Amino acid sequence: MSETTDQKISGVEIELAEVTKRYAGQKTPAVDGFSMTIPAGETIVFVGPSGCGKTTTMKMINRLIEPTSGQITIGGESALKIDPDQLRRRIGYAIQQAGLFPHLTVAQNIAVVPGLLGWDKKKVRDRVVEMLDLVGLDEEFAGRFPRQLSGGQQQRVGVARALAADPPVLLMDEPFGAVDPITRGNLQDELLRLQAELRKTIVFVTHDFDEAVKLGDRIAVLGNQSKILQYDTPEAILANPADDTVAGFVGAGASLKQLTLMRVRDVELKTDLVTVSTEDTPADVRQKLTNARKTYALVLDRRNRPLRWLHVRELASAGSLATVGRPVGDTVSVQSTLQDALEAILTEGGNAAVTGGRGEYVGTIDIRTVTDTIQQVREEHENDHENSAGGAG
Ligand SMILES: Nc1ncnc2c1ncn2[C@@H]1O[C@H](COP(=O)(O)OP(=O)(O)OP(=O)(O)O)[C@@H](O)[C@H]1O
Repeated sequence: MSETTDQKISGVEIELAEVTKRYAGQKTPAVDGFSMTIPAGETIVFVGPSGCGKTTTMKMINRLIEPTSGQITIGGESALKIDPDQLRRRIGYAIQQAGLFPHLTVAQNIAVVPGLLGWDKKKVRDRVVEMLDLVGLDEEFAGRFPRQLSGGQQQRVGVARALAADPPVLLMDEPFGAVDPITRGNLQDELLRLQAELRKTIVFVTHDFDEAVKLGDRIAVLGNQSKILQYDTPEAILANPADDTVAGFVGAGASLKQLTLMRVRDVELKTDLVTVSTEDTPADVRQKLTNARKTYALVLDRRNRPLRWLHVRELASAGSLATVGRPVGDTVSVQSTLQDALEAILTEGGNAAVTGGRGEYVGTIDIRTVTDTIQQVREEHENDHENSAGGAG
């Protein structure tokens, strides 16, 4: 998800108008009158059941599959009028299992499109090094063959290869489908990091709705023949699925998924907690608690970082505030997701301390804030369907 709008966008808009694909010998079209505008610099994820036409729709964008009818424009230019080979050099393409050429080294794989574009050797070499670095691989990988890499490393090389010629558009067909869940999570994080920097137009196909929520600026939930069931932001789809089919696809736990999209900095923190310093005396603290009519205080260190939770009862036997109370177990930062915050709230027993950029205490967050926030997002999206662009295709 792109979080800033002032970043330089290197992607271009893609427009599909009434695009249809009929495979020879098939009674019904695989893709039937598909229309969608994909904004420049956004990541759009196609999700939908197996065989619904996701891959066919995507491959028509770079003409690995020729549309039977309809129009496709990329950056204002008709894709159907450009020579397909030329077109594909301008569109990065990454697929499941990376699809690397087994007989070429990592460097040679990354250099394929720059080579076809006639870049000179030095520029290609520099680009290979730059791309390896971009996807988090050491230069030593350059001379290895794909079989000498792990699945996750191959997938990284696949992304590096797709980006090598700096195309404005990137198509990714289940690129992380074949790796274990932890590697998959890491690759997703890296793609988010890359995209925050590059702002390409990315079309990403997946079966996995959670992956779509994590990566997509918008998600297109597709049904049979690539019918667009809903095309909207992850927040809006989670809050208000267009129909039962989409709701089924969103699956259980929509509220919990919603929490992964929101950050602590987006909600109002509680600031009525009594905070004290290790230098205060037990008598000072008792006075503060009485004045505020509270039973709990948070002890902060000299740099205002949360140290311990202190109950008024514990003051009676306390000599100083240096050791008394229960250590703060889990804090959240303003950058944390609400899901992380909820975890901390549950660990801490109802209330978690929130810290700012330098670990300093800035407030607390409680369960009530989390549930109210979800409620509010739901209400905001309640009447969304009439307004959601492209929903009707
Ligand atoms: N070359 C082909 N010839 C005939 N039919 C095809 C061809 N390729 C795909 N199809 C059919 O078109 C439909 C859409 O296939 P497509 O691969 O686009 O779906 P998908 O949503 O990407 O599926 P999956 O998630 O399983 O990869 C399917 O019914 C498939 O059987």
